[in-house]
Amino acid sequence: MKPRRLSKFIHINDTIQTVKAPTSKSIGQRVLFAAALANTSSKILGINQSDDVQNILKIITQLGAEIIWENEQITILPKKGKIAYELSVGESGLGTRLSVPIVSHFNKNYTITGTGTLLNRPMHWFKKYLPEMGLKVQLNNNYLPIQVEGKLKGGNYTVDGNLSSQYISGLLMALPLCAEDSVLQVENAVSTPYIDITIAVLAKYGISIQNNDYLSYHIKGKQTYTPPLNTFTIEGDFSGAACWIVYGLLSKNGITIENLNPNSTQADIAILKVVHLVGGKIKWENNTLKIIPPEVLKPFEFNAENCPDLFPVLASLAAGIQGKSTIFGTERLRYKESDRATVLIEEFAKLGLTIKAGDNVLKIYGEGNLNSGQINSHKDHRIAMAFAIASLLTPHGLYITDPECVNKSYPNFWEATIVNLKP
Ligand SMILES: O=C(O)C1=C[C@@H](OP(=O)(O)O)[C@@H](O)[C@H](O)C1
Ligand SMILES: C=C(OP(=O)(O)O)C(=O)O
Repeated sequence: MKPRRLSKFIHINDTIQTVKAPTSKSIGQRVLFAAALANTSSKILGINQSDDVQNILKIITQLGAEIIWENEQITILPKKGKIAYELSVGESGLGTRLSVPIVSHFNKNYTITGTGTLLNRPMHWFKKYLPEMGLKVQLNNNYLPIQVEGKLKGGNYTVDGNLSSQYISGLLMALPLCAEDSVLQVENAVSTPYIDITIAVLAKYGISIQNNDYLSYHIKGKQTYTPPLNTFTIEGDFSGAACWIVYGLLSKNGITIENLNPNSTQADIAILKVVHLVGGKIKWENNTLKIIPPEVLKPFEFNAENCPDLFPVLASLAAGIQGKSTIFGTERLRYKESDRATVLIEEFAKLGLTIKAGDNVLKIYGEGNLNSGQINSHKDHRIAMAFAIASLLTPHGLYITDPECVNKSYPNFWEATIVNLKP
């Protein structure tokens, strides 16, 4: 078995005992923008080295913020330096959807571009809705780069929330800065826990949003971002930790995961429901989570519509369980870093696993183990990490292409695994 292109060989075994979850990139990106828009300086603990977070850090400095590092903590002084008009969000969907409405607050002509997989993700939503909000928008055939000119106006708007919650989060961050009050009606909202974390970060910065059951939001204009008096500490990331939670269920010995908040409102804490569905147990000790696997894992049915990032690693879990597991919410996966449902079907087929696609659903016919083989990650971090965990189920491990794609969310991921360098 020889790799065809730059690949990493991975064969996780069941000796990993304890890992530490990275901090949340979703919260990190939001708080960086909040700090850049604030009236005074902010202290933040837990900015991680992921590409998505580092690109926002770079953007806010390009928008004028000054960053002072003191060991693990940063101080952000808003609007100190120069303002640049061409910004790159790297591969971050959230970075795009937050930065477009936010920069419009500066009433200049901005170009926002990205790299890699982000250039395949459609952005026509901006063209549909931003013009009525006072902005001139130009896209490259519905894709990045986007040019945005003018100043966002508050008002009464109705938008579609079905493509991504990130557009709604962007407007919720930008509309409070407008002169006018706003009512934002959202049809078909998805990934709603991500809207909750936006509103929670805004609340910490003194911005108030009235959420009427995700159907509409009342937003007063002329609000001011006021940093919390204490350091804002970014909690551990359930999206990255989900890989280890699945590992703990599939390995004989379970696992201990540090740096997670048992009361988190992150979307991907929903994975703990799956732990129960398959017969596993959890034990919390402060911010440390222990996963205790059952003797025999039970097939599960789960709706991942509100927590789409769990999908790839839940497919790995289903592969390790004998019987049919069903995961709903594939529609949400098409425009992520890869077309995740299609990629999961194709790549797991290489390892002998049958997955059937239905209407917004994948049915996974797990056998408890997988063949070894070569996997194309499609440069998608969640696919690469899900297959790394799935390598536990193979006799001789897996080759995974473009392993560095994990840097998007979890740069230390490979270090946390046991990597056999020689097959
Ligand atoms: O707001 C966020 O931080 C995110 C929202 C989700 O996207 P969608 O709203 O497009 O599902 C999620 O998939 C993404 O990784 C992060
Ligand atoms: C989809 C993701 O992120 P984003 O949309 O922000 O690029 C992800 O992290 O899985």
